[in-house]
Amino acid sequence: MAAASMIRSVFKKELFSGKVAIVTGGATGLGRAITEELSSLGCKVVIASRRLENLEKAAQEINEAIPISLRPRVFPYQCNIRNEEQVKSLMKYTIDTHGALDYLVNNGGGQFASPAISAKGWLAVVETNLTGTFYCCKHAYNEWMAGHGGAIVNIIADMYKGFPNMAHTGAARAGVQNLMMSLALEWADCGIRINCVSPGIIYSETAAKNYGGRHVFDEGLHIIPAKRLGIPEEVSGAVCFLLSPAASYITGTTIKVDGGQSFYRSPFTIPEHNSFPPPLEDPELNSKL
Ligand SMILES: CCCCC/C=C/C(=O)SCCNC(=O)CCNC(=O)[C@H](O)C(C)(C)COP(=O)(O)OP(=O)(O)OC[C@H]1O[C@@H](n2cnc3c(N)ncnc32)[C@H](O)[C@@H]1OP(=O)(O)O
Ligand SMILES: NC(=O)C1=CN([C@@H]2O[C@H](COP(=O)(O)OP(=O)(O)OC[C@H]3O[C@@H](n4cnc5c(N)ncnc54)[C@H](OP(=O)(O)O)[C@@H]3O)[C@@H](O)[C@H]2O)C=CC1
Repeated sequence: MAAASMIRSVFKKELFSGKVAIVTGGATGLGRAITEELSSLGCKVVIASRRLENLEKAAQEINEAIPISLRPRVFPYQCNIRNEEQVKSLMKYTIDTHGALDYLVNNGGGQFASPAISAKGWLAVVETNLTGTFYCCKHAYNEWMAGHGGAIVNIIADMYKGFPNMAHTGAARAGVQNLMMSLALEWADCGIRINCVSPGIIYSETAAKNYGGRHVFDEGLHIIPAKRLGIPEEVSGAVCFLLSPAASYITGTTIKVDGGQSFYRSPFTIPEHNSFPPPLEDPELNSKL
C-alpha cells in the first residue's frame, strides 16, 4: 500500500467534506485504498473489521497524512459483519460519535479456493459476503438512511460466467447484486442510492497472501484483456464516483473494474470428456453431428 502521503485522487479536494462513511474491511487492500481516498477528500471514515490491531494501525497511518488540525478522519471499530448485533453497534457508534452516516461501503469479505467445499465453508462465505452485506445495509437503513438518505456501494466479484472453484462466493456475490437491485427500488423513496463495484483481479499484498502469493494472481493475466492486474486505487476511484454527487442519478447498477475480464475468457478449463448425453438423449441423432 502506498504511503498515505502519496494518496492520489482525480476528484476535487473537499468533495466529501463534512460527510461520514463506514468502510468494512477498511484496513487492508481495496478497503484501505477506499478509506485513504475518501479521507483525503474530506470524509470521516469509520473502518470496521474483525482484527482491531490492523484497524488501529491503518487508522494511525492514514491519519498521519492528514493536516494535524483536521485529524483524526479515520476511526477504527471492531466488528464481525457476520454478527448482526455487532453490525448494529457499528451503526450506532458511527451515528452517536459522528452525527451521521452518509455512505456505506460493503467491502469486507472474502473466500478461499476449493472445488468441493464443506457445508461449514459454504456457510462461512455466504454468511460473510451475502448475509454480512445484508446486515450492514439493513442497520444503516434502520439507524440513519431511512430518514436521511445516503449512498451504498457493495464490492462484489467477477462471477458472471459462474465461479468454478469458488462457487460459494459466486453464489454470494450474485446474491449481493440482486439484493442491491431490490433495495434500490425499495429504498428509492428514502433518497438512498445503492450500487455495486465488481473488481477483476486486483493485486494487494493482503489479498495475494490469502491465496498463497502474487504468482497466483499473475496466473490470471491470460484472461485479462488489459494484460495487467488492477490495483486497489482503481477500484477506489469507481467507489468514490458512485458515492459522489456525479452519480446522483445512478442507482441499482454495477460498475465493473476488471480490465475487460468479465466478458473475455473463463480461467476454468473443462477436461476432455464424453459424458454429455447425445442430442435429445438419442444416440442415433449423433449422426446429425
Ligand atoms: C486467484 C485469483 C483470485 C482473484 C480474485 C480475488 C478475490 C478476492 O476476494 S481477494 C480477497 C482475499 N481476502 C479474503 O478472502 C479475506 C479473508 N478470508 C476470509 O476471511 C475467509 O476466507 C472467510 C471469508 C471464509 C472467512 O473465514 P473465517 O471466518 O476464518 O471462517 P471460519 O474460521 O469460520 O471457517 C469456516 C470453514 O470455512 C472453511 N475454510 C475457511 N477458510 C478456508 C481455507 N482457506 N481453505 C479451505 N477451507 C476454508 C473450512 O471448512 C472452515 O471450517 P474448519 O475447517 O472447521 O475450520
Ligand atoms: N482483490 C481482488 O482481486 C478482489 C477482491 N474482491 C473482494 O473485495 C473485498 C476486499 O478484498 P481485498 O482488499 O482484495 O482483500 P483483503 O483480504 O485485503 O480484504 C478483506 C477484508 O475483509 C475484512 N473481513 C473479512 N471478513 C470479515 C468479517 N467477517 N467482518 C468484517 N470484516 C471482514 C478483512 O478484515 P479482518 O480480517 O480484520 O476482518 C479484510 O480487511 C473482499 O470482499 C474481496 O473478496 C472481489 C473481487 C476481486
